[in-house]
Amino acid sequence: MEYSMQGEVWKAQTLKELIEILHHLFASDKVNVAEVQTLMESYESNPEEWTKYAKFDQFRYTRNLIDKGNGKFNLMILCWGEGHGSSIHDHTDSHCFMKLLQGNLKETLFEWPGKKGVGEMLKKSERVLKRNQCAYINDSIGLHRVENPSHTETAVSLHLYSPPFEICQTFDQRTGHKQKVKMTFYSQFGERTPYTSAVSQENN
Ligand SMILES: N[C@@H](CS(=O)O)C(=O)O
Ligand SMILES: [Fe+2]
Repeated sequence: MEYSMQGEVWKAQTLKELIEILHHLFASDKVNVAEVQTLMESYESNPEEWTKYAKFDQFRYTRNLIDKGNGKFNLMILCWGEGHGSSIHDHTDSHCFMKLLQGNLKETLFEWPGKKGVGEMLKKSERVLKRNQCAYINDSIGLHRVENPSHTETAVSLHLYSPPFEICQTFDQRTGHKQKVKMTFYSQFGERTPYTSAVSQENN
């Protein structure tokens, strides 16, 4: 291994190294959330390493796959234009790590709606994530909406989902009604997904 631990924690010097260490950590069946989060925070964003994956769309945020994690996780770069945001959504029983590579993102947490799912959804908290910070969420923590609050700057984030999933539920803030949505990739490994298969349905 070219990479190594510093004291008790992993430090990733490059995106390539980050991906190698992630493969190593996810090869075991148990995910240590704090360890992955610390590792992802340890990578200091270097645009030269990820620009080739960062493809923006004029109207909504894009999902750009960069690694399939040997079937254990999906690693992707999300590109948020000015004011772009997601709907309120869940994460399909997966772990979700979200690290800022550029700009800021506002994350708003919501409670799951009651069984009937009627009425305005309950907002739990909100925070603004800055470059190099890494947030974590799963369905037991709640639901979230993610937005680029800036009207002058774009934002780029690195997301890891384990196990990988392609369908999630989105929620109407006013009514709590939910809907299943299939998520797609705008690009994979730096190549734009062909238009024929890209019925774009990112959850925004
Ligand atoms: N979970 C969302 C992005 S975010 O709003 O956390 C997605 O994978 O598209
Ligand atoms: Fe999310």
